[in-house]
Amino acid sequence: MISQILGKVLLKSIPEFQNKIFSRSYNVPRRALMYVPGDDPKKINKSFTLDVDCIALDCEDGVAINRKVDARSTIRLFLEKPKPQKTTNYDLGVRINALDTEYWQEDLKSCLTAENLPDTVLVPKIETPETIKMFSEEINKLIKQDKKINLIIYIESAKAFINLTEICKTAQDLSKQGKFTPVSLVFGSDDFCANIGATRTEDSTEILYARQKLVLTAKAFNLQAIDMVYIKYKDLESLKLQCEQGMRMGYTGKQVIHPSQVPVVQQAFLPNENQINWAKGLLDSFRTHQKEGKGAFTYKGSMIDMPTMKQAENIVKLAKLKT
Ligand SMILES: CC(C)(COP(=O)(O)OP(=O)(O)OC[C@H]1O[C@@H](n2cnc3c(N)ncnc32)[C@H](O)[C@@H]1OP(=O)(O)O)[C@@H](O)C(=O)NCCC(=O)NCCSC(=O)C[C@](C)(O)C(=O)O
Ligand SMILES: [Mg+2]
Repeated sequence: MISQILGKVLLKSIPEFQNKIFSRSYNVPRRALMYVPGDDPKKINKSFTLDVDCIALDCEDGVAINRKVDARSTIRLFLEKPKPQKTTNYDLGVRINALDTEYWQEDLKSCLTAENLPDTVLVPKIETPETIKMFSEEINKLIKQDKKINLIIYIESAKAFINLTEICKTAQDLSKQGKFTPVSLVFGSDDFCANIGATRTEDSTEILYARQKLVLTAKAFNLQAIDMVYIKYKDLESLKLQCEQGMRMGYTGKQVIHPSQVPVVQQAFLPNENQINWAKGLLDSFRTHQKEGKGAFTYKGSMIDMPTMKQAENIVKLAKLKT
């Protein structure tokens, strides 16, 4: 009897779980986050023709030092025009230069005072909570409209990993009253390797701890986790394997540098038919067993309880992006 009552209570709380797991940030898919050098109008125009979840017009490392001003002004010209419409919705962002450079304030001012705000600002090389405070103060001064933009935080150094929890907590706290909403953490693996002096290998074991720590922390703060760049952009087979590895670890998307990588990544970050059928079957079975007051049960030979149910919910939610 008691177990039946408990079962009903748990069943009622399923939507609550859904809300917790799929916060607003999860509703905007960021499977592929594609960099487009901000000083190259041809590539920017090309990006608007691609079916890509997320475009990052770059002022940072994809742009030569002597082209920083060109990148800023080219991006500004694009933001003066309405956001180009595509058949599917997409996120248009600007990656500014890091906050320890002479460029970042002008980058931010230039894109946030344009006729149309970008959806997202991507901030590289965040290392401390103080950097988030600096960003927050600046953005609150610049955005006059009653609007918030998304913030994507880059974690790319040993110091950043040591401070990761405090960085996320500060971003979350300051966003409550501020003009931004933190939505994702990005693993900047190339800068990270340079920072710690790691030598790259094909299976990336040398950065496994950091790669896992980023997912773990992102999920603790209900943020998306965006995996490392695969720089051998002509090798699509290895890219696919690295995507699948990242997805199994809990990453929700991956950074991309070339158009040919986009479909591979976006496909890889969707569940396949077998996974969807498994998840739907499990959720049906879960509901039936809850009504009967059984918290744990067997499905396709495995013990299922609430955590596995939540994983199945993740899969079904992602599958809805398949159109
Ligand atoms: C590798 C490159 C030079 C080869 O560029 P290409 O023009 O030689 O290549 P292609 O194969 O000839 O290009 C085919 C077509 O695609 C276009 N195209 C090609 N790439 C892009 C692009 N990104 N966006 C939009 N369009 C693109 C290109 O313009 C051409 O268009 P067309 O057929 O109409 O003539 C080029 O792909 C590129 O510039 N990619 C972006 C590089 C970049 O932004 N790097 C920095 C990001 S990674 C990073 O920062 C690290 C991180 C996170 O911080 C950390 O781990 O620490
Ligand atoms: Mg970087």
